[in-house]
Amino acid sequence: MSDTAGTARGRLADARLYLCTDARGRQGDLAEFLDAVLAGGVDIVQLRDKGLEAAEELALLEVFADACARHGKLLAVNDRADVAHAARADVLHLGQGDLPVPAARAILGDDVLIGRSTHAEAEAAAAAVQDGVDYFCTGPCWPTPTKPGRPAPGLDLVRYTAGLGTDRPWFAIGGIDLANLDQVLDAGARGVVVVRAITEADDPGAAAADLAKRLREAR
Ligand SMILES: Cc1ncc(COP(=O)(O)OP(=O)(O)O)c(N)n1
Ligand SMILES: Cc1ncsc1CCOP(=O)(O)O
Ligand SMILES: [Mg+2]
Repeated sequence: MSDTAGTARGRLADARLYLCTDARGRQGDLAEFLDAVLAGGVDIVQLRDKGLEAAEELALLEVFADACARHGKLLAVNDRADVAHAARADVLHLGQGDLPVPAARAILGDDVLIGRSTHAEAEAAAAAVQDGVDYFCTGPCWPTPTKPGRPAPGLDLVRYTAGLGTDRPWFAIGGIDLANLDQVLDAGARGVVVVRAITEADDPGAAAADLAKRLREAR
């Protein structure tokens, strides 16, 4: 057994399905949604709701943290190291324009996992070796209304990243759903980040289960 088995880093190494979701406003019960998708097979869930005030985000993160604890899954915070610290999150995700990784590490210490967005070959190659980075994401694979204005490097960047042969966990992101998942896997990804494929599904729990099953079969 590896010395990270059962730890947050061990669970990250095993993670295949990463969900970013907003707070779902009035679309039903948030805890019920989280229970369904985590039971379905989501390994990491991030609250990504850019309009929230910090206090509101922290309050919502209590609902996320309770759900993650019930299911033994990882809780991720987007953008803000202070909020990740206050929420006792497992993971902080940083984009290229967010807080630099060393600054986030100075706030969070070594135990919180830090992820990084990459959109180009040089960024992916750097994230694969940069100190303090635990995982990174590459994309968008396809243009997506969830990240308007972000050009899509497409599956070429997934193929490039797979070719790096890094041991560091990485995920493909952007426009991924069950219908195109095989293309992403064929390009070399083993893990994916999704938003709409789960949040906009009629049955989010079933959508998570279908994606998770396909990802586990592809191992
Ligand atoms: C897991 C994960 N991957 C990528 C992103 C995008 O981060 P970023 O580029 O900083 O864009 P915003 O999400 O902050 O708009 C993410 N949040 N999570
Ligand atoms: C946050 C983010 N960063 C790159 S693509 C993306 C959004 C992905 O959303 P969807 O899965 O709905 O296309
Ligand atoms: Mg960001």
